[in-house]
Amino acid sequence: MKLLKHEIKQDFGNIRKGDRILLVDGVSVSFDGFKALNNLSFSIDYGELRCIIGANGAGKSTMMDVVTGKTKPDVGQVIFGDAIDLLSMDEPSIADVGIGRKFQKPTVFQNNTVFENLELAMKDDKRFFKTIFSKLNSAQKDKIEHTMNLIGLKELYNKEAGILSHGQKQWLEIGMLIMQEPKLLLVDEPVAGMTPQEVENTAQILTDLSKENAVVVVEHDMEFIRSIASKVTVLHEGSVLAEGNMDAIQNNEKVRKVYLGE
Ligand SMILES: Nc1ncnc2c1ncn2[C@@H]1O[C@H](COP(=O)(O)OP(=O)(O)OP(=O)(O)O)[C@@H](O)[C@H]1O
Repeated sequence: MKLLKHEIKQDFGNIRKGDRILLVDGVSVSFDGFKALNNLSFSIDYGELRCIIGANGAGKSTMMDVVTGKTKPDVGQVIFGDAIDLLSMDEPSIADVGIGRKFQKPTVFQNNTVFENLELAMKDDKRFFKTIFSKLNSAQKDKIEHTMNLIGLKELYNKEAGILSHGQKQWLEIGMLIMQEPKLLLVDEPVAGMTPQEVENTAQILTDLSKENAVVVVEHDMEFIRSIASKVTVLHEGSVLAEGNMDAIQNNEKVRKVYLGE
């Protein structure tokens, strides 16, 4: 049964930190007989910042493709919130119920200001061709302001996105996702190409963001993952190899065997 939009909204009305927001259960994906995901199961809680790591080809991108509706698995289930069956929905509907994905390469509007980029990204905002700025109500302005604070770009609100640094563009794009009011954000390699200071700021932004959402970060940068200090899931050959905090992961025998050949 397809849920109506308002029913889906109600579903999240009472969600609290620690409630499960995503369940991936027994998911397998094959490409020409090769299993990119192999009976993959894990769950994410609301208010959590989860890091997903794994060697090249471990299945990280395929997992995100499944959650966002780009790839349909052979078997398994993917449930959002209590009961939203993501496998029965297409990509736009999945984005609409509250799952945002940030790809590696930032795609901000270069000739628009930071503020305008956030405004253009606002959920249900169809005013692209109307005068920007003049007709925002105070709730909308507050929302943009809140987002600019979160991503640390408030002082640059009237600067064109084209002049921002690589890191600032990444943050702006995260801000544009936030304007869509997601409940779950999937972020692909957010710190690739960033300066150490930008990496530090990104850890803070994602940590703050996870307090109001759930955030899943796929990343190779171990220093960054350590600095986030949250739960880590290690994927290997399409399944979960280990899960725990960074210390537990680094001392895990199976992980050491796979990564260090011990
Ligand atoms: N469309 C496809 N057709 C065939 N094989 C695919 C396809 N997409 C992914 N694969 C294979 O599935 C496996 C998992 O790929 P995936 O991109 O999910 O890994 P990953 O963990 O994201 O790797 P990376 O860190 O390199 O991005 C790889 O062996 C890949 O070659």
